[in-house]
Amino acid sequence: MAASIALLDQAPVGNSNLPAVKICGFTDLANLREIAAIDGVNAIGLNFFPKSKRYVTPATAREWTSAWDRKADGVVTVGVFVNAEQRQIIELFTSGVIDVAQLHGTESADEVSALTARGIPVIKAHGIRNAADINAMTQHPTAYHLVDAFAPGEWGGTGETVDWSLLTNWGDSHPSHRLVLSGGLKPENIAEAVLCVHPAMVDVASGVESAPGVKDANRVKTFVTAIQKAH
Ligand SMILES: O=C(O)c1ccccc1N[C@@H]1O[C@H](COP(=O)(O)O)[C@@H](O)[C@H]1O
Repeated sequence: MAASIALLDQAPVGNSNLPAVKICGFTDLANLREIAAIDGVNAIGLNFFPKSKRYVTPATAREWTSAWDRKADGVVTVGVFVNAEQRQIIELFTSGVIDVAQLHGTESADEVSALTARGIPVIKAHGIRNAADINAMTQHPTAYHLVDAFAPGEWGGTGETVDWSLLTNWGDSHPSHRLVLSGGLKPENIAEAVLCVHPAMVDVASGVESAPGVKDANRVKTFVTAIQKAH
């Protein structure tokens, strides 16, 4: 089974294409459903890192999956992990709780390969400091790379931005890879970020929240509209 992400494969890189939108980190099912139903939201992130302010237990995520028809909303679910045990990721994928694994820790190339060999699509996240970090991304055996700000002692969800100018035209020079832009994105800066980087997907956690793990529907709508207007 190919470990591909149709949503991103169908979002060709290029200046005239809208990126897909992922909203990440929910602590309440009603809030998740409200956001998943917004036009222009393509992916929902469930955070399985126990130290995150946006943590959801696998048991709760399983209950949500039974109560919510993500296909009806036309979204995919992405599990966010930091150095998690492979068996946890595999179990959440095979039981249909997640469609994609997003790895935010120090997971090795071998660990990425072990998941993709089982048909699990993997987005590997990278904390970016400089051009060398960007050049190293494609050493990981997946076509999907997420850039986040490098924050010592943190793994993500910090609200810090990446230096977008380091990523200009990255997609054009890596046609068989897909870039997911994250880190400090919000309605106020998303248009500039998208016009600079032209990512296949943008991913936001803190920038559309009223409190950690609680997404503000108005901020999400403004975020989506800003992307559409930027094109
Ligand atoms: O959101 C978190 O708490 C988190 C914790 C550990 C790893 C990743 C996490 N979230 C991811 O972080 C980035 C950026 O978030 P933000 O928009 O800057 O708040 C994003 O990819 C989230 O999926």
